[in-house]
Amino acid sequence: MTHPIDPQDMLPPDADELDASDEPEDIEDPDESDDTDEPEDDGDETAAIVHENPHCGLIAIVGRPNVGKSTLLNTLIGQKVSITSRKAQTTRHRITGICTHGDTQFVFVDTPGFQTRHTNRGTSALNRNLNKTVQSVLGDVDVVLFVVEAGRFGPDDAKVLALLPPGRPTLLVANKLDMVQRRADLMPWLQQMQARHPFTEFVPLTATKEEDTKRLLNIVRPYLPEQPWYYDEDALTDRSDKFLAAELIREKLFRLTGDELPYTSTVQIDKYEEEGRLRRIAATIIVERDSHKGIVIGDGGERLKRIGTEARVELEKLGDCKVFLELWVKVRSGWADDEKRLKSYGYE
Ligand SMILES: Nc1nc2c(ncn2[C@@H]2O[C@H](COP(=O)(O)OP(=O)(O)OP(=O)(O)O)[C@@H](O)[C@H]2O)c(=O)[nH]1
Repeated sequence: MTHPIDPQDMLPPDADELDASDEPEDIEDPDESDDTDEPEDDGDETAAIVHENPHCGLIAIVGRPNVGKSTLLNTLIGQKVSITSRKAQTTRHRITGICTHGDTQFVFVDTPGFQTRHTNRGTSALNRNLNKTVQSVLGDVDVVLFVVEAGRFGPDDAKVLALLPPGRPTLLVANKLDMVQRRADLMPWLQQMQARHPFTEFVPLTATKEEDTKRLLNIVRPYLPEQPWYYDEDALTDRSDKFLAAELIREKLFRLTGDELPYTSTVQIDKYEEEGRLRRIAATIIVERDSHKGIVIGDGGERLKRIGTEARVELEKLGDCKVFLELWVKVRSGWADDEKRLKSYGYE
């Protein structure tokens, strides 16, 4: 499947041309390919459900913190399954997002940002754990999406690139294309990127644009093996509702505390009960220091209240249900260095 990239062919149109010319091709359904005599749309929906040669495969999304991996996954899946934040290092779990189009099921594995910051904590259990996760995720995928910011490549990107297994199809996804004004600026950068690694494809895109992510699926599709789907057609993630609830609260926590709170803070779900269309959820925000607890609670409990309200509203929207959310804050100093505790919080 490897073929050389011609930079001339691969460069995107200039920013001002993008809206008009960046129309995605529809995901093709092989059951409707040209070599059949089937009419293009016979209105028979059941015909699309039976796939003689289903394709399914694992796709890893890797890249340094903050390049937009979670944003990309969320747009691909069309629902929030991975938290996004301006704060680096917010993705810590291995999250699987699933989407099925035509005869193909795309199973996305969102890996944590490779730990290149916080070097004073470089030997902590948390960091060791994250790097192991990256390596193990890459060991069993069919395609790797190496995400960078278009036009940029720094030492943090280089460290992630060095982890990529040789011989595995790797697509260079140049994200945040909306920030690039002139395509000519990308040309020398792309040539340098090709010299760094034998990328099989170059996909410039804006992760927040659905049409761009559909185009990405079309490019990924030929790399996935012919095999039965792993999940149901309508599955979005293999993560539990409980896990998604923790992720959502964590997202609100980081969004509403800005740079004040260290990335080691986390959320644990203590209770998750379903009563018809009602969910009773109790969660604890775990921080490392008393001062961090004060940051989370805010003046007169104002900030904690807001985290709770925003998380509740989004949980209700996500689950189409009513939610009672209780939020607590606890200090457990040094938890990021304690391997056993990490396991109890699910960082395996
Ligand atoms: N302008 C622009 N911003 C983007 C794009 N994609 C992501 N972002 C922003 O970049 C920031 C980081 O995005 P994330 O999706 O959280 O990045 P990540 O790579 O998952 O980060 P970690 O969890 O730290 O590994 C957020 O503020 C996003 O809104 C894009 O295509 N264009």
